[in-house]
Amino acid sequence: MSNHQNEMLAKAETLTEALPYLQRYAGKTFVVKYGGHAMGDAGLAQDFANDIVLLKAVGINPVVVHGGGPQIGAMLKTMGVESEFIDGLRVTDKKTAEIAEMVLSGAINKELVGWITKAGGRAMGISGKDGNFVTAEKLRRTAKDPDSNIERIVDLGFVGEPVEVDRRIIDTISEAGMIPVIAPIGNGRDGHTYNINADTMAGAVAAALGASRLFLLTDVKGVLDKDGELLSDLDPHKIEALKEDGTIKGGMIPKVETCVNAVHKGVDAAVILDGRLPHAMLMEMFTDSGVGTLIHKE
Ligand SMILES: Nc1ncnc2c1ncn2[C@@H]1O[C@H](COP(=O)(O)OP(=O)(O)O)[C@@H](O)[C@H]1O
Ligand SMILES: CC(=O)N[C@@H](CCC(=O)OP(=O)(O)O)C(=O)O
Repeated sequence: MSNHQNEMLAKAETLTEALPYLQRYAGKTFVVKYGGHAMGDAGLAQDFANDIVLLKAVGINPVVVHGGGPQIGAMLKTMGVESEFIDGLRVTDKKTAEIAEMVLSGAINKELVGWITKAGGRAMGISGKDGNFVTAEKLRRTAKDPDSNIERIVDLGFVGEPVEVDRRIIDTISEAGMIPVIAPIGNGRDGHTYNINADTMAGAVAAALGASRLFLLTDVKGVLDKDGELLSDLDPHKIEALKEDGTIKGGMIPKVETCVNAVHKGVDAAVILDGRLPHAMLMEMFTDSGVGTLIHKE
């Protein structure tokens, strides 16, 4: 048998094993956030798109929300615009918001739509602006001043938080047999464009849809402890302690906050997992212990 035939056979065996597990979720909604770091490898990105199309084919409603932080960073650098993060969120002035929208809604959104098309699916790429799908408000955030330890308001500029999600547009796309692919940009009531962290956007969409699963695909195995070991099971209480002692920091902060909010708002389970792992979502669904960090209520 040729290498290609062997590869096809291995794929068919994986799928045959996965099918009975997947079919149990027919009719359910899975919101999948695909992070900018996990997107680096074109082969893995195509595998990701193939898995999304497989979920749709077995009757699950996959809804994709994508990031693109590293890609926005690269574009800002080319254009000579400085960028800074506070607690995993990009401080966003007007120029940065314009560039973020161009990269997310333009380049990355359509690239993902292309991968899904190549995998045999039909995808509809939108941002929160389309059809007034997501209304955002300026995010109010406080952070501890490291010198005085006093909580202060931090101005992140045009960083938004979703305050209203109109699910009708997603339902319409899904019911038409298409896969919604969402860029994390929203319209403000004040008429401004808001840059929304992609994890936050995915959590808000999952809550509005009453999703059965929220998967956050990133570039680490999941939430790691101080020794770099995977924490496979966490609840809001344990997460607070890990944030407090500095184990969870940077880009992991919006992820865990999103998962905690989502499970409190009725999403059955939220999982942070490694998007670099081939078939990460499928592995999570058909192995008993899962492959990432599962976050559930206390
Ligand atoms: N306790 C932790 N466990 C795992 N990753 C962590 C932890 N604390 C901080 N991180 C950082 O969070 C990053 C993931 O967030 P981010 O870079 O925003 O990813 P993405 O682009 O997928 O959203 C990891 O690469 C890691 O550097
Ligand atoms: C406010 C904020 O931080 N917005 C993010 C949006 C993209 C994103 O979240 O991408 P990843 O998931 O790849 O990190 C940003 O500007 O980078």
